[in-house]
Amino acid sequence: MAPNQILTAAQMRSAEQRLIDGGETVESLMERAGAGAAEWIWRLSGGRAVTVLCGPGNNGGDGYVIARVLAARGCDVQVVAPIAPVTDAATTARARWNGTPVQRASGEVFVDCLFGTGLARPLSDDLAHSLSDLALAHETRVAVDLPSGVHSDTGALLNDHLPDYDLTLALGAWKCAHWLMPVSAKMGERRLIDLGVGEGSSDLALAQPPRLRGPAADEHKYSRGLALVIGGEMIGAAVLAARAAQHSGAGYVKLLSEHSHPDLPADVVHIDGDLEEALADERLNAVLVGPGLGRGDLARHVVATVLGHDRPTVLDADALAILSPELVPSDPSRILITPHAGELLTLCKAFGIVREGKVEQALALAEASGMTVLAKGPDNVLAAAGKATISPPAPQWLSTAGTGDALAGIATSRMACGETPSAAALTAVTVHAEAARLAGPMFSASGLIASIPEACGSFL
Ligand SMILES: NC(=O)C1=CN([C@@H]2O[C@H](COP(=O)(O)OP(=O)(O)OC[C@H]3O[C@@H](n4cnc5c(N)ncnc54)[C@H](O)[C@@H]3O)[C@@H](O)[C@H]2O)[C@@H](O)CC1
Ligand SMILES: Nc1ncnc2c1ncn2[C@@H]1O[C@H](COP(=O)(O)OP(=O)(O)O)[C@@H](O)[C@H]1O
Ligand SMILES: [K+]
Repeated sequence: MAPNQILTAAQMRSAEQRLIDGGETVESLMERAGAGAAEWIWRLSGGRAVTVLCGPGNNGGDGYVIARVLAARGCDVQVVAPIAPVTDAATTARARWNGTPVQRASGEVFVDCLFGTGLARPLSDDLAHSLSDLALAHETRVAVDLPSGVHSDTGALLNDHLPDYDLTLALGAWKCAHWLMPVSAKMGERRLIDLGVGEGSSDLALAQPPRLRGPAADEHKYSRGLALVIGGEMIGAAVLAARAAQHSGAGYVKLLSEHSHPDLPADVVHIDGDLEEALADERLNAVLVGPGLGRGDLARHVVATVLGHDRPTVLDADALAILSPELVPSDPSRILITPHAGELLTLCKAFGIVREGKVEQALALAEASGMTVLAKGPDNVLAAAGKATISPPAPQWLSTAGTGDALAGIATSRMACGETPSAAALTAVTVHAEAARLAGPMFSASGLIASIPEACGSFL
């Protein structure tokens, strides 16, 4: 199994076909999927009654296998089947279940096997009502493969008022919807059931935690990495970024700004000099520009000047409102851009990109600009050179002002330490999420930054 790959519905069908070409049958795969799901549901149910909602396709077929396996273990199981099976495998699974569906059921554990990756259009009103009524009538809800009513490739909700689940059991491989908003917020816990699907031709993967290394015995402040954060009209944002950078591995962080700030710690070196001169420092390993920069002529000049030098660079916030195809340097591969959803839309317009879905947009922007794109938010999509990575969800307490500045500071620090833009972005997202967990609820950006050293410690 390749547990990190994320497949589209079409890639999943090809993977299934490869297994069938290798001697499996749809029925044998369905048995494995149903038995694997039943094992989880058995443990979760703890002897409670189970209701399985079965649809017409193979997701429904999985449901009949689950019902049969649970019943054989002595579980009290009922099946609701608003549409009869239409595939051979689902018809066989229903016959082997050998029971009679009921019209309605209420009880303890609800298992959604209405639709999986084959859902082609929104649920009809009748089916949507059956689904939400049954879900509401049960204490615990499990989705098999995917919650019904969602788009497997984009994570979009195709119907209003779809239920939330406690557990989602992905079959064979992760699908995009397991990790993309808004669907990912409905999944509850996620578990992957192995069906023997090998490595496919997927360009999409689930991010893995980074491994950080501490300084070598002979390291000094410059060899650990010198980062430059460029301030602008709102100096507070750059101060947050510089403080975050300082706690993320770089040996030396400088803040270039004509303004001072009362919260600037003594260990961030404040310089009030010439930008060209600061950029000309040969020891400089990475630059951040954008947080609090402003969007006027001076800001444009600053962004153009930074991009005119060949330093590894992070562009965030206001710099993203300024960025356009004309400003892209000849070697854009050293640049990381970190747009939130609004900035991603602005950039797509600026670069003439017309695509649906965050993954597609991030990939297209990376291709058009040649830069590494971290499309951040409740789901984080990293795209570079035709490949994309989605990070597991971070605490929603991050939805507070200044946390993006901190993220940009962490990424800049990691690039100053020598990581590539992609590696730095993945490290930054993971450390940021861990710092948020450690900071607990209701933190501000400063509280988040205070937790960064301990968060980094988790990955050393
Ligand atoms: N890919 C694999 O390797 C395996 C897949 N299995 C299961 O098979 C599922 C995919 O099966 P299917 O392709 O049959 O897809 P589904 O079970 O998701 O349903 C597709 C069927 O529903 C119909 N349909 C689509 N949208 C509809 C709507 N809005 N209203 C009414 N009918 C609609 C389609 O015409 C088709 O007949 C997976 O999610 C998984 O649960 C497992 O059984 C075994 C292994
Ligand atoms: N609901 C959420 N769940 C998890 N992370 C979130 C959520 N909302 C925002 N974030 C994260 O918080 C940060 C916010 O960045 P941004 O919008 O640029 O804020 P700011 O510009 O105020 O610093 C990003 O890293 C984003 O991924
Ligand atoms: K389902």
